[in-house]
Amino acid sequence: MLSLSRIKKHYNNKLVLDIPHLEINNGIYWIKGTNGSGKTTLLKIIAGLLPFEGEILLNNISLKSSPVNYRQYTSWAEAEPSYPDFLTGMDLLSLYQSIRQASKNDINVLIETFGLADYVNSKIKTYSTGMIKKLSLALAFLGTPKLIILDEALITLDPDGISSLCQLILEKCKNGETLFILSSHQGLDSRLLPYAKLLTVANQTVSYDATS
Ligand SMILES: Nc1ncnc2c1ncn2[C@@H]1O[C@H](COP(=O)(O)OP(=O)(O)OP(=O)(O)O)[C@@H](O)[C@H]1O
Repeated sequence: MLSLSRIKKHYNNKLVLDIPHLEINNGIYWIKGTNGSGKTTLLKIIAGLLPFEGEILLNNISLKSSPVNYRQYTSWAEAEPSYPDFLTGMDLLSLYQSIRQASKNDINVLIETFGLADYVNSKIKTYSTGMIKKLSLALAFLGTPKLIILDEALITLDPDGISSLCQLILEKCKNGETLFILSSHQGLDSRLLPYAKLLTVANQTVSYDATS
């Protein structure tokens, strides 16, 4: 469960988010809102990447007082990821494997799932945009994250990539141990839609439509 209390975020004295209280259980959430409404700011705050006022708890672990523990269980995949281009995909997967205490087999499964085998040992400078996106998704799923945040999850993915991602999200959701927050201006894939609940960002706050 993710719990947000008394969240405020200012940029240069301008209030962009003011969320008195929000609690969401594990499952799939689709975050929607107009351009500039604050979606990315909120996702980055929840991922522990931006300072904020208030308190955030993931399964009772506080982002403020136990940031390392909180981040151990939180994955963030950027809309347009970029990595040092002199590294290989495998360098990053191995690094995440040790931080996340994952197994070599976990890496192999994700390489297979996202079809990374042909290029995972090449330098990232040789990757296309979609290849980098697939690597970023594999990194987000590595280990046992309890919260997976995917900003513009589907952009630049080919149909096979989208299919693999949807399958993985649905599998993880079946065991009820993961909370997904996805943003997508292009709409959500029809395979995820029946399971997704809506989080709407508007007027500096977030509302959860329990009936969606
Ligand atoms: N680094 C920053 N400095 C100052 N203002 C910012 C900064 N980042 C975002 N903002 C402002 O905060 C507000 C929310 O921006 P944010 O990027 O979170 O919106 P968004 O809903 O993700 O937008 P989009 O759908 O266009 O990606 C906007 O008014 C934006 O101008």
